Amino acid sequence: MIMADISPPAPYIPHYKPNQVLRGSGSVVIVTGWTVRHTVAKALNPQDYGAIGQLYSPTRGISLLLRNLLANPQVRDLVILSATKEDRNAGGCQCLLDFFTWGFEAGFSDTGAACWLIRGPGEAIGTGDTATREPRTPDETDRPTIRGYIDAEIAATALEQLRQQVRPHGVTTLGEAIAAVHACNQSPTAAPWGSPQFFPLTEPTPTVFPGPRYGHRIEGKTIAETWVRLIHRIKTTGTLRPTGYDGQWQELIDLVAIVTAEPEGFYFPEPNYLPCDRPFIQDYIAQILEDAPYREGVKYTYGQRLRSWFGRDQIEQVVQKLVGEIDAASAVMSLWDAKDHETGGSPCLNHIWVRVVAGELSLTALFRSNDMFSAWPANAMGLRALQHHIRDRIAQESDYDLTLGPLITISQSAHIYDDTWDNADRLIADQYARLHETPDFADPAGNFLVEVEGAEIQVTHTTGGSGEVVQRYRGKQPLRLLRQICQGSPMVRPDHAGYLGLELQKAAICLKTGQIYQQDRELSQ
Ligand SMILES: O=c1ccn([C@H]2C[C@H](O)[C@@H](COP(=O)(O)O)O2)c(=O)[nH]1
Repeated sequence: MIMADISPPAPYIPHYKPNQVLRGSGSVVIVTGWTVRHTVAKALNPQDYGAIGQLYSPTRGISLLLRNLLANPQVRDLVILSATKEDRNAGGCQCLLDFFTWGFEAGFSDTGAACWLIRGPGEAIGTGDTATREPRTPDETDRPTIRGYIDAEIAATALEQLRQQVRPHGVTTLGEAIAAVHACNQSPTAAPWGSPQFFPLTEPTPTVFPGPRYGHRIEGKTIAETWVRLIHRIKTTGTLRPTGYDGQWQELIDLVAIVTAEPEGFYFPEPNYLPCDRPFIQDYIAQILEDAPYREGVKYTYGQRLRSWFGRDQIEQVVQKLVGEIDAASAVMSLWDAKDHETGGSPCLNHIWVRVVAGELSLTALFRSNDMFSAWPANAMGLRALQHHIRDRIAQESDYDLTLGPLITISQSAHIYDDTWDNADRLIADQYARLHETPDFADPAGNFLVEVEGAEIQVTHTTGGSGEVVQRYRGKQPLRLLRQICQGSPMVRPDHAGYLGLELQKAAICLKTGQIYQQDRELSQ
């Protein structure tokens, strides 16, 4: 005869995030998603459950929950309540169910750390040691996989045991959750399915922030200022990759740098934190502007490529092109020779465009590969000298007295080599915060005038200079208005968008309380 074990279950001990869990004396664990855990607790007696906790998202909490379940093998039933719109948006509870249904596989987190990825219905099933329990249903296969992450330190065999030993009960209403808990408690208490298991918990400190890999835009007044911003962007968000030279670099792809106001004669900071000085730049400019005879085995110079390599002086061609047709969109110089693939050591600077708009001459240069720490400042100064030269030559050859517009570089592989990472970090520590000491209120995306008009908030979008009205937004809900503004002007600066959020919230409070709203004024207490 089989005797039901009538001794009470071992108490549930939440080793991880204990303050986030309501504890009872039973053995069923309830995951309430976005439903407040106390609401569920109120509908039960403490002996009905071992623990009740919330799960907001599939990213952090699942791993901690699985660790707690492995440390509490007396738990056999997991009631998972996904009752709200927030649960459906965030997908945490669905992802937890997916862990039991579809399993997991080795993968990587956003920052490249090894981890277990929870499988979803959209992926291959039945392979390896994480074969799924149930066949896919046709409507499930249409659902995109919710990405869930489990710490790599947790052994796959332990996760597999959990999948086999713990029964998930997915429910969508509070009533169903209560009924499921009572049904679980009808079965006699079973013995723990194993011994408590613990795995090391390392809190990773990723050095790379999330951010797009392709197509960043950085703007600064001088080459020095732009360089500090470039180094900060690559160092914080660049992808770590092996280089072709036995090391690593941090890289962004298609990094656009716009220097708006480099002075004639160049700005060198005092003390000079750039990796080049005036004498070096004097020599370097000659390598860009002047021809050099071709010698077997000697590396190309940019001047040689521009002045003679293709049997013509491309700089002079561009000058003549613009003198004849100032609006030309074909003032192009090319440094890349199709033969370069065969020889190696090919030029990093490949292409230069010059463009005249509204009496302003801009120059855009494209690099296939750019060492942003050691080489970019000199590259930029050399190109600025070329831009000056072309402007001056056009002035000599015609009546056009053009102003010097921005210098733009586009670096396809914009990288910082590992041997300069320490210097890059020091540069950021010393110089980056300084750039932000005096706030710059001039957002090229324009100004936004916030007012309370009748029973609504009105936001008027104007141009930055003469203040022409370009758009109006009206409404009562600050978040909705902010979203409309960001949708309409996605280039609005992040600090400006944050400021607008604060102002809109203040305006909304004034609408409710009857206080008078005035932009940039504190609310009276
Ligand atoms: O004007 C130059 C010349 C070279 N480099 C850098 C880019 C690469 O880090 C390296 C050239 O390596 P290869 O791509 O040629 O292997 O030098 C520049 O940044 N600017």
